[in-house]
Amino acid sequence: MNNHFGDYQNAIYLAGLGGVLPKYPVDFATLKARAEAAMPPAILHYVQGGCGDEYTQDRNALAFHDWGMVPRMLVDTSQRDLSIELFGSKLPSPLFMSPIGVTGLCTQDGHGDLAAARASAQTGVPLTVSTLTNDPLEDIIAATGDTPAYFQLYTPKNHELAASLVRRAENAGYKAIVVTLDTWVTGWRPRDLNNANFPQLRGHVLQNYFTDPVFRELLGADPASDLRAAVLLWVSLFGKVLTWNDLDWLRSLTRLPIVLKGICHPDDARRAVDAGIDAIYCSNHGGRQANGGIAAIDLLPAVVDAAGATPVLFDSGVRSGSDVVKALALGATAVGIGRPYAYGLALGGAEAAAHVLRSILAEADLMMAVNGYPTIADVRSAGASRR
Ligand SMILES: Cc1cc2nc3c(=O)[nH]c(=O)nc-3n(C[C@H](O)[C@H](O)[C@H](O)COP(=O)(O)O)c2cc1C
Ligand SMILES: O=C(O)C(=O)c1ccccc1
Repeated sequence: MNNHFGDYQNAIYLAGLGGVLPKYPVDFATLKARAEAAMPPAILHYVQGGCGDEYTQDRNALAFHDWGMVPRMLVDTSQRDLSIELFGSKLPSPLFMSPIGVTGLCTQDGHGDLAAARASAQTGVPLTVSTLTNDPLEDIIAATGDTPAYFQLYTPKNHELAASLVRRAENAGYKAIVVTLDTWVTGWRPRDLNNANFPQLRGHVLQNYFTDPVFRELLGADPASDLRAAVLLWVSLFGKVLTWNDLDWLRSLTRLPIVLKGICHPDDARRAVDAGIDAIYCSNHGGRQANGGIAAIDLLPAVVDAAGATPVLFDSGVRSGSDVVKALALGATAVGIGRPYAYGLALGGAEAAAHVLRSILAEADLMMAVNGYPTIADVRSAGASRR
């Protein structure tokens, strides 16, 4: 089966012959620079920032340079297959969009979640919808077309509210529940602290709560009539501290596959697999929660090894198609794109976010073509080495 990801490159060169240059950059450095110039400072800093001096965040991306693959020649790579199976669906590529809780604010109209959903529909790259959105989760999945979507759960302290959010996601057609483990409290983020900037406290991205029957019952009022009370209730309910003892309860909430996001230690991966978890998601939240940690890509191989046959999703620091291929070579089943698509949304909504994803996919596909790996299985069996 061939794919058309690599055609994106030809299309760009051909358009250039007619004097038309790409509207948006194809590389992360230029994309980031353009986003810095375009985004309102508070949103830019929230998206771009991380914790402490942002060492872990920087390492996440830089550490990809420490890994490399050895090209193989005289292999027929004229046809390449980047498709994967995940949670019962066949996907055209191994990419997915990581959950980003301020996606809604990344476009000027405040409906960035819907724009991300349209980018997902256009590219076949599944969107992981955060609990923190500016549109209700039902409206967002309605814009994803035929592409599967996953719901990321920030588990509230109130069990009924947690159950309600999961039930709504299941009823709306989400294909997996991604439970984030590392963010029941916000990490130390100097950029946001220096500006006392936390969008949720201003009532942003709380629509899944404000439209929830359990939340509304707990509030006893329409959130629109008393935003301050609604935000304070959200603050009091936000982050349940999950432990291993909670996994049975989480399992009881849904028949959907459950993914644990934030697993970085092989022992945790093993224990999660033993507990019947459907997939592991190796991530350090893009260096937004704990600073001083090891780059996520350096932790991936041991997690993959411990997970055995259980799928391992990965994100944190993926900036290019070559990063995607390296993560696959180190055993990831699917690779999450985070900040790059948020910058795309800021520059040009769904169109630019889709361009960011297509650029990454084109580079990944061409990397497989020139390196002699026609399938993801070939990439994986070749592996990657530290330089
Ligand atoms: C602005 C922003 C908001 C985020 N919000 C969430 C969220 O709501 N839920 C979640 O599980 N992860 C969230 N993350 C973490 C991402 O899912 C992902 O792990 C991270 O972006 C990967 O790092 P990278 O973007 O540097 O590649 C957020 C990340 C960013 C940048
Ligand atoms: O900004 C984040 O990374 C994030 O996911 C989050 C969500 C809620 C509270 C604190 C952090």
